[in-house]
Amino acid sequence: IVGGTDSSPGEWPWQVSLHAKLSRQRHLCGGSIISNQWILTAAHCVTSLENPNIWRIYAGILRQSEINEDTPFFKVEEIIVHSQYKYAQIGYDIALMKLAKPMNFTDLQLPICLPSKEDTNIFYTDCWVIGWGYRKEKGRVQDILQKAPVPFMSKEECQARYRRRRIGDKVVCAGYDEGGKDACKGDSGGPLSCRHEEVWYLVGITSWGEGCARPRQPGVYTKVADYSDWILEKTTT
Ligand SMILES: COC(=O)Nc1ccc(-c2nc(CNC(=O)CCc3cc(Cl)ccc3N3C=NNN3)[nH]c2Cl)cc1
Repeated sequence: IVGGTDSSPGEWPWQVSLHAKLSRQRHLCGGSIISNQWILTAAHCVTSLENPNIWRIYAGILRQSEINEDTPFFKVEEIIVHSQYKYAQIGYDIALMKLAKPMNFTDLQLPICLPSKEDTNIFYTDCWVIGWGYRKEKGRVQDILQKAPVPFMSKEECQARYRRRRIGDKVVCAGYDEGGKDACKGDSGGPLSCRHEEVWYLVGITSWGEGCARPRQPGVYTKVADYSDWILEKTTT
């Protein structure tokens, strides 16, 4: 996160850190708890890493330094990538990870509400992007979970900013014309969380952007409300 501040313990209890253990283990992406056995993340996080056994999901943590070989993690039983996903800029950047065992909810690990498909045209006014990603384009993964407020942007405005690209239809954009606050490398897969009438909703999944926090280059997020049927279909056994 560029231009963010430290989160407090339990502030974003749905945020998880997805680690993959290849030669060695490291944070790869963010994700969101949406039920006691399903995590929602970005398709680009898991493509070419679709073997569930390499993944370790850490929930209820604020700092990456809390993670060591003794830290408990959730194993992944199944990974479901959207069948139309090719790469982030085209869209369909959404994936589900099924936990091998259902998690117990605590004050530090809780699900976030999914917007319903009727909510596709709510203009959210209190949205935050969260993650352990870089604070600048040439940076490194952060220890303490960062948060930054980002204003919701209409699709028309977003398309005007990204003239040379066609902005997909199932995405939302968020960012400042003057830049300065945004997601960055290592934040993808995480939530764009918006508070609406006292309830937090998973409005977006951090997907892509042209650089980090550049003026007039907003962040592009998978629009979760447009995938509620897909999520329901895949998570209802
Ligand atoms: C010790 O462990 C580690 O070092 N781990 C580690 C883990 C992951 C990565 C990593 N992840 C990605 C995938 N993309 C994103 O995360 C954000 C994309 C994005 C989204 C929005 Cl909305 C706005 C802007 C951007 N944007 C553009 N440019 N940069 N960011 N790229 C790389 Cl590199 C690097 C290191």
